[in-house]
Amino acid sequence: MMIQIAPSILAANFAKLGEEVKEVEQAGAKLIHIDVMDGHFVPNISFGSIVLDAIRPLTDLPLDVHLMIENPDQYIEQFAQAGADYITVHVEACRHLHRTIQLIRSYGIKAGVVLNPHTPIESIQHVLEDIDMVLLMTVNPGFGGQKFIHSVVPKIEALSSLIKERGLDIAIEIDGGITAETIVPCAQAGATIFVAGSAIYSKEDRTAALQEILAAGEAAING
Ligand SMILES: O=C(CO)[C@H](O)[C@H](O)COP(=O)(O)O
Ligand SMILES: [Fe+2]
Repeated sequence: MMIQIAPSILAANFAKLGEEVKEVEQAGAKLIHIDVMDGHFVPNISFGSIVLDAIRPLTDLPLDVHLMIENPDQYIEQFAQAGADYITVHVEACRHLHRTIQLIRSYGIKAGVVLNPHTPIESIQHVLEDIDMVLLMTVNPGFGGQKFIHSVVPKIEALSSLIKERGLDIAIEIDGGITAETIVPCAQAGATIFVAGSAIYSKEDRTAALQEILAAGEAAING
């Protein structure tokens, strides 16, 4: 099994975003995580698809778009055209989740669903056959730099068992408060993709920060 780190540009310096993306790519990032917030689904506003337009030509890494917005269906085409490789939508924001997943896949993009810390995995058991990724939030969405919520760890374990039981090929991604310490129980519980915003971009040496988190995750599963 392989651990993949997805730096979140939410914590990057927007005045030099291109360099910030290239730096983490060279440091060993496997995806670029893009946090889209609308000020309605979450109490914060970040940015829209024009940021993908700007960074898409600069990197070959998959762009992992985390939509924290109401009415995601209305914006999926825009993000698809801007070059998203993964689009994840919150189950709490989707009235017709299956339809939204089909819409994402109709553009040839990988589809994922996101669960807030309090949302049970039962809410997605009937769409598991239709998705490529589940993103479990380990903070309440809306802000970078928050504290990891440990009580989500048993949910990662339960989801990992469910995916195995059903013989599915679905990646588990974890988002919020990931550090070289908090990645350990999550990797042991079966997650393989880890978003890290402030733990990478707040450090002067991004390569060292990313490699430290990655090494901790790999050691957690390989011993
Ligand atoms: O979705 C998010 C917040 O809603 C971010 O991806 C997440 O918070 C990453 O930031 P950090 O690693 O600093 O917690
Ligand atoms: Fe995110």
